[in-house]
Amino acid sequence: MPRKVNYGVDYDEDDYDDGYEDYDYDYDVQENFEEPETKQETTRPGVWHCPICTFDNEDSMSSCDICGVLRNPLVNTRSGIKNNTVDGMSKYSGASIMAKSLFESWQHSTPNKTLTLLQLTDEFVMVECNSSSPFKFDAPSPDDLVSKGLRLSKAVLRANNNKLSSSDVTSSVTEKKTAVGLPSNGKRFASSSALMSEDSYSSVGENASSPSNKVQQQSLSTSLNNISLNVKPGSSKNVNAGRAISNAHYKPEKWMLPEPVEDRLTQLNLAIVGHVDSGKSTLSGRLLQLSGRISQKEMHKYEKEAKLQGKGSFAYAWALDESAEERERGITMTVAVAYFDSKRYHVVLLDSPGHKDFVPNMISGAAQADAAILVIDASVGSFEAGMDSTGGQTREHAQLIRSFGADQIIVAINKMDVVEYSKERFDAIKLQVGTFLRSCGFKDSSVSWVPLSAIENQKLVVAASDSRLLSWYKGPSLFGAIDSLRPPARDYSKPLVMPICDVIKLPPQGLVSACGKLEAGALRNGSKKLKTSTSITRRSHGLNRNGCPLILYCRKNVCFSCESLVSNQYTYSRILLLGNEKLEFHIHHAREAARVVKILSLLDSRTGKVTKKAPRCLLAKQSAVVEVALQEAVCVEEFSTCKALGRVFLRALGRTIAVGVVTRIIEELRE
Ligand SMILES: Nc1nc2c(ncn2[C@@H]2O[C@H](COP(=O)(O)OP(=O)(O)OP(=O)(O)O)[C@@H](O)[C@H]2O)c(=O)[nH]1
Repeated sequence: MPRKVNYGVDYDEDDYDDGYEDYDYDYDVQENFEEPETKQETTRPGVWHCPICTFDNEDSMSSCDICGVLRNPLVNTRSGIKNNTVDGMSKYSGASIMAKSLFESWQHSTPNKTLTLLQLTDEFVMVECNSSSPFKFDAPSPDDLVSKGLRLSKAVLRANNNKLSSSDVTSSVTEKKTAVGLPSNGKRFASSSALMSEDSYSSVGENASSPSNKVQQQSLSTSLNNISLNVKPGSSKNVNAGRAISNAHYKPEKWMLPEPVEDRLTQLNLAIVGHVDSGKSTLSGRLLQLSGRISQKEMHKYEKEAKLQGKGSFAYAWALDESAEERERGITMTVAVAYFDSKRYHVVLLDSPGHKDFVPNMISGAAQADAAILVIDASVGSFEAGMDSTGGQTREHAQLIRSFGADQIIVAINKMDVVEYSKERFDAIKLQVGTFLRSCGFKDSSVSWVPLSAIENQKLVVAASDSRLLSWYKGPSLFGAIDSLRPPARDYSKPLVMPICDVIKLPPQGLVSACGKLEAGALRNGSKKLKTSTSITRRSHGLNRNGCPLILYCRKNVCFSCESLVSNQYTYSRILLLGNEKLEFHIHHAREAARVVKILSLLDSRTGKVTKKAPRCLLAKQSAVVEVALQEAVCVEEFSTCKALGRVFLRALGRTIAVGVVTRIIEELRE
């Protein structure tokens, strides 16, 4: 049965043999940027002079009439935040509930002092007040303040660098609401964790010679802008090398290396994404039914219950949408997880919410995906709404999925029954979506197209029975397309990395259960001292199936129990807050309030070369290297070191405004 949680599968080891290629990343970090010229706001009686566009504004104006730059909000950062009413933004701007809760606490908390450098690839306006306005810088330029902070924190870091060891890092466990469903008997917290093996952690600090220097340059060609940049991992070694995961010194133990087993199915995490009401849950329910995971009896029950509530058409969706609220509203709100077997795969189905309010939840599912089914509603008007550049989740979901590293996608053009199984409609949708997917970085060869109807069971498992579809579509069914996906790669040679998406407290036993996807390494019963961004777990328990102990390998979804979650290790804390735009920073399952504090350089979208240093603003579809400061610590790695912990998104006002990768962690100060 499907579960409203992001964990649960405990398949045995599988043989992943494919060189699942990720982004091609080729990035050259630009060092030693010239500090931008300081521009100060000047005032005359009755007017203030905009430092950015030089327009003379009336004294009563709080922002520049021409370029929109805010007047002096950063003179006192804390009060600036207050004056700009974080609450107000949340209330009136359409920011997500999560953003509201993040920002509500902001004004009371001490700013952190770590700066993070991101190379962002952006389909949307980078930071915007409306869809056409450029990034609004504060006046006077925040660059000065950032530089001051950077210099200051660099000095502090240099002073501390020698005397602090990584084990000095401490912080308290943070309780946080997570996006995915809460089991009735459990309590969840600390969704922003990543779990790493002790081996990997204890190597932190021993590699001052920066093994990352030896790491080959990696390539990443982003889906969003075909940008290609040269990366020199560890270029920030003065602040970073001591913290990087030492893969060079890591040697996996024998049990960590699985023996290939021929007849085992490979696990495939498959996210079902797409615009609201496109039929994702219905399709998922159908797949479960057709693969025998839902019995006739159960299906009959769903049909009866749905009919009783006047929602007969949602019967299949009810197999996934289990909560009363979801059923009442007829929408998915959290990621539902279900399993079925195809010929080649143990499929872990991640049915994502399509409503724009629940994109953060969708991101949690997308972070675990190896591949995705993008469900598109073929009916007139609905398809167009999904492709709308301002609020279409077809676009946003496709982009997010690609940015999380899934490079294979099946486009299921659903509800073909509504358009009379029209070939013309299918072709028109394929043309438009195909162009968009290409711009996201999906290769044509990694995209497959299936016209289908979930309701009428056309082209899901077997050949279509409706002659209107049969007459022109001879391609594979949805099951066939799933089996054509390349198996995901796994990497046992690296230390254990597992971003934790869910933690459930089991107070009577004094245990907690941690759930997530193993991104690298392996885990078994009794693995000791696993450390996370917010905790140490003492010893893992409960890895078994039917009473048999299990070893779990990377790319598995896993849930295990451990004795305790106590004080913190492995965190980047203290961040300097400067910018004034409030953003949500998403990384694996973590979300954190953030600000862009500096735009370091604009990049040519095709070549990745720096076209301008320290630009004043970013417009839609531009690519740039920016510095981002976070409100609270999250677990993060440079993309070149650990892809799973190095992919990030920025969201604001309920929209994804930028996607990118962490190229450098500028500063890490310890409390
Ligand atoms: N005609 C027709 N209707 C369909 C088809 N698939 C789904 N629907 C209907 O579309 C509506 C929405 O279906 P859901 O499965 O809840 O859509 P969803 O994408 O999961 O919705 P969210 O998760 O809230 O975004 C329901 O009324 C379904 O019966 C189809 O193939 N044909």
